[in-house]
Amino acid sequence: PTDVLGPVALLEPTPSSARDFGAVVSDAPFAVMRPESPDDIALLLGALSSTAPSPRATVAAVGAGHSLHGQAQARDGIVVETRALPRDVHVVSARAHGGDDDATVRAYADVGAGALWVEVLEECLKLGLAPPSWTDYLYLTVGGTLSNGGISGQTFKHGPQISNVLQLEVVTGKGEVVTCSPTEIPELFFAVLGGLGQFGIITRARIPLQLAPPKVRWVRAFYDSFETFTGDQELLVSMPEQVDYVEGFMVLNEQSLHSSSVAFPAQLNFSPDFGSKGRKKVYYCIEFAVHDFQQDSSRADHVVKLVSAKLSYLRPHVYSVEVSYFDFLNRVRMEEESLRSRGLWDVPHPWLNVFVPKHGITQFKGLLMDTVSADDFEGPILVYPLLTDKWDGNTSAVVPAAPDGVMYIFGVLRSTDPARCGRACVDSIMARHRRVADEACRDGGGGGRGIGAKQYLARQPSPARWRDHFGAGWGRFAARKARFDPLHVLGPGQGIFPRTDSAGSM
Ligand SMILES: Cc1cc2nc3c(=O)[nH]c(=O)nc-3n(C[C@H](O)[C@H](O)[C@H](O)COP(=O)(O)OP(=O)(O)OC[C@H]3O[C@@H](n4cnc5c(N)ncnc54)[C@H](O)[C@@H]3O)c2cc1C
Repeated sequence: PTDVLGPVALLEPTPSSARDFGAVVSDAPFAVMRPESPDDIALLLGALSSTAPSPRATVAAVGAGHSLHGQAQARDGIVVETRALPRDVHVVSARAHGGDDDATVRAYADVGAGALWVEVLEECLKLGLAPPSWTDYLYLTVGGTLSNGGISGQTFKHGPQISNVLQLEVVTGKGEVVTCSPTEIPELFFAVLGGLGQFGIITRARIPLQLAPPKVRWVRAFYDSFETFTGDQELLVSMPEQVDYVEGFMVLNEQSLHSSSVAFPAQLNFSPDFGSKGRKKVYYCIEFAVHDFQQDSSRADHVVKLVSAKLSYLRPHVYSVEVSYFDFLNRVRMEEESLRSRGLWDVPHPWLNVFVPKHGITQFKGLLMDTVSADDFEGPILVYPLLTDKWDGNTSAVVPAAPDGVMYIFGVLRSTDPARCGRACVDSIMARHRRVADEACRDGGGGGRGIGAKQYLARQPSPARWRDHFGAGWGRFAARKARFDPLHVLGPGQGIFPRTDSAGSM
């Protein structure tokens, strides 16, 4: 390959080049690039997109490799490891420079796209600052989550991570290094956010920062009614002045109660009756958190008491702990360590993530529970509300139409133990997920019974299905592709646009 691509330095692939967290797809590239700068990537993409006869290779950026269905892989193509780019985090804060109290609006961090969010957090905390919007797990790259959305319990308040970006540096599919923002080449800026790696490789991002609380009051409350659980979640997201984080999950069995408690340092006196075969009972847990700036020692406590009093949980089952902000944001790391110790981290993960408009959540839960056996389910099923007006419609991310502005994320985050669930078992779980997603994503308009949900983080099975996924947004997505990556060099692992020889032909 180096002969054809001249000075572009390519390396032999390693087994990890064809692996991701999902561990269900394994497409080997023919070469790997570890770029030292955006210019290296520009050289590669420029060569592959030149009008002169160019090799038909495709290119996928890979960050932390935590995709689920081979989205960061490039069969017989080239994988660009963004972790090799400079990963410095440069914090600019008016407060740090001039004692201005208004640091919340003035501070930002310029970060390399291959940096992990945990690295960004560590640097920003040195100045008492932090990005407002997170993912649950921090060992993901900035470029990787910005190519999808980036959601967690702060999303109801601050929007997804893609709503919290001031500027990007991107190498387009044509090999141009471009700085873009909402006002500077906005078409590229918005295309790339939630853009599934289709338009360019993000090399740097400017992320706004806010004051970081030293501590967080973290609360869990239990329910046995889905309607009461979701009703209370919606109450919580209607109180952004008091509440800083809202999530929730289903409690299917003893194991899920235990594993979800690994990072939550409270003694739970909750021993629910999960029922017997045929009469299974499911419980639910709300998580919410209040930032504690520790200026007034009782404020956070007071807010937690006030808010909890409005909730209809199974009394007395509310538990509250105080942890450092870092430990709170990094809580999934403890779950990772626990799963690793049980040999359940590097295993296949047939996950299903779906955004469901509020009117369809009961129907969706029914569809889901038909495919889940509460006895042996391993992993969390997250359920929490998000507000669609916090998502910028200019980005490439796809969310459902939700007439009342509320949608839920259902995240079925399953680990399969190879000793009990081999390849055929994993395939059958994925087939069941496909059926649930197909049913849920059927158009909800025109009086039909469809819910009109949208999948998150999924690889659709064909280009035609991608068109269905984008719906009315497909024309814009395809036009952006034609502008920024006309030969379809980028992002082959998503399976949206087959590689072309010349612009316009497919
Ligand atoms: C344990 C775990 C927990 C998770 N928790 C959350 C969560 O709470 N919230 C949430 O929203 N998501 C969550 N995710 C999903 C996660 O956000 C995505 O899988 C994300 O893509 C992972 O980032 P990554 O760095 O591993 O990206 P990769 O898997 O390496 O890449 C993802 C996609 O983005 C493209 N890409 C990567 N880097 C760049 C770049 N610099 N420029 C352009 N394209 C790029 C790739 O080609 C690929 O298509 C979780 C995943 C795991 C495994």
